[in-house]
Amino acid sequence: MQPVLNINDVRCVEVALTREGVSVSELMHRAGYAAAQEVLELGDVDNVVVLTGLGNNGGDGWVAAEALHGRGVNVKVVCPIEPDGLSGDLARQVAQSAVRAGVSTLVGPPRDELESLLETADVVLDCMLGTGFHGEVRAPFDIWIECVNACGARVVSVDVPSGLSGQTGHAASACVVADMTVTMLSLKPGLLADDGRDVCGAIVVAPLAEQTERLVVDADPVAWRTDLSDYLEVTAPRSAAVDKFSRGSVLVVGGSRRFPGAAIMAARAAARMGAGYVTLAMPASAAGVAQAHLLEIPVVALPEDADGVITSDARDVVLKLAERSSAVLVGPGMRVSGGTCALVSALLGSSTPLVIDADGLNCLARLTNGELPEFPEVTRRTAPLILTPHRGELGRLVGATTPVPDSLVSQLEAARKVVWSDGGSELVVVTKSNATACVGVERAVLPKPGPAALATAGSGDVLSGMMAAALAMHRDEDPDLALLAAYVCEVHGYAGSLAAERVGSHAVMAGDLINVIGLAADAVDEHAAFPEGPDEG
Ligand SMILES: NC(=O)C1=CN([C@@H]2O[C@H](COP(=O)(O)OP(=O)(O)OC[C@H]3O[C@@H](n4cnc5c(N)ncnc54)[C@H](OP(=O)(O)O)[C@@H]3O)[C@@H](O)[C@H]2O)[C@@H](O)CC1
Ligand SMILES: Nc1ncnc2c1ncn2[C@@H]1O[C@H](COP(=O)(O)OP(=O)(O)O)[C@@H](O)[C@H]1O
Ligand SMILES: [K+]
Repeated sequence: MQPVLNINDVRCVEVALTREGVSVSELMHRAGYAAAQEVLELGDVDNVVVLTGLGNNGGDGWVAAEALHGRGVNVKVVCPIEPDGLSGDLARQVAQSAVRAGVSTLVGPPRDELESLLETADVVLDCMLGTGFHGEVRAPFDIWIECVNACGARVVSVDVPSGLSGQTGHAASACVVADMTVTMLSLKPGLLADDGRDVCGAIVVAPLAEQTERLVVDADPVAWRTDLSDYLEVTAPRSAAVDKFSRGSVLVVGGSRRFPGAAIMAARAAARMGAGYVTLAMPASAAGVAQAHLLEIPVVALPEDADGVITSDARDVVLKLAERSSAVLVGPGMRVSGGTCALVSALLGSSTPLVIDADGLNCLARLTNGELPEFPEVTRRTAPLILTPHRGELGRLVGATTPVPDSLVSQLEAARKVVWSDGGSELVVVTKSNATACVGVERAVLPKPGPAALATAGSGDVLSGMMAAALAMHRDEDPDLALLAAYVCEVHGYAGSLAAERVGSHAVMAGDLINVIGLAADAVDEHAAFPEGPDEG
């Protein structure tokens, strides 16, 4: 796994490195060389334009320019002011050094001159704004960024694409769209989420010093990005000595007369993920519809109210079914009522591994008055519990008065409030978004996100069914829950890619995901076992 550090903690690592004898000047030189090296490795690089800003990100650019010039590349540095006028000592010194070495410069060019120069470039190195960027992009960088994005050259950004917040992942109205980002010391959350996913291109981490790995871990990473090989310990157990029950049985509780589909999809997804036996429990008036769709999955009719919503009278039958199951999912399509809240509460009190999704989470928010972190006793249990909120549900769980978490870091913060108040290793919050995090008390794990095709109604119901199946299949193994949840998200993401290949990237519906879950799981398992591909020899 690769550590992800908040920007402030990256700065702490920089300070720690200087305490261990690696000066900031040395770091800037190594950063510049690392960027130059990545540019050279792209191949066919004769002409490079380096766009520099006024801070240390610009300093990295001047070092890279001098290094590329030393390797015989035709380099031109574009800077907003004369190099001698840079106010930061370090940036000024490296700029002056590059000029002395013969690197040619272009100071404050008008737009058309910059456009003509960029037309000659094989690669543009973007060193305008790094982690010191804040607010909206000011002139001249707003114009420069427009020109970079319009030119045909390959674009390499140093540390972060200029205009992107490396912390939140929000892009300013002007933001470089890079083909590659060479980021210093460690991954940053904003590179992996929201606009960061669109503008970073391939991400390369330059550690800059041998002490970095240790110091980054000491700096308490906000999350860990998985590599496929990390999943080896949670891929599906493979033994022929099984029957349908020992493969894991799942009970899905949900649906309503108005919304029967969500629970049906979750049940099908659980079966496709590999649970040997799935049961669906639904309000009586929806059960007939469900059974007509589900030949392999028995549907149990539950008592309902006049609106076709499960009532609290269902409690005993649901608890009995739960006791016989390896894992339970509650919530999809269920609606929020006194009856469904009572059901969620009863299932929390049971000793069966549990996934709570959708309206199950809204019931939980109602049970805890939107203050889940203040009621750790509600979620504290001996069996695993996975909550799968999207941003809206997460906001409702941690307090209706706070705004909905709108970035990966704010989601992580909200989820941490929940898991830390609980304090146990049996609770994981999966914060679903374009960059989902699986947050446990020990660490937050970031699976590789799937494609935007997943942003379709019902895709979350599919995920929660898969999640319950994974819990059921691993119930005897005491798996690392956050890693298991991340594995499921990775398979879900891969299913999104497969489905997009089959039906087109804009056409994927949740049902398409269900059909390829098995193929996606096989592919992820294979990649986990053979990250470099199977040995042909
Ligand atoms: N961490 C490390 O270990 C290492 C870090 N290194 C490098 O240092 C970089 C951080 O450097 P940094 O702190 O000097 O900030 P940087 O990104 O150059 O920006 C500051 C300049 O931008 C300006 N500016 C800000 N907002 C703006 C706006 N909206 N529109 C326009 N301008 C704006 C701001 O102006 P001000 O707001 O102060 O007026 C100031 O002039 C980091 O990303 C990495 O590349 C490596 O060298 C070595 C190892
Ligand atoms: N832009 C995106 N890129 C990748 N995955 C996404 C994106 N948008 C949504 N997803 C994923 O799709 C699923 C949507 O779940 P959810 O919001 O609960 O949908 P629904 O309630 O319609 O089932 C989540 O797994 C989420 O991580
Ligand atoms: K940059």
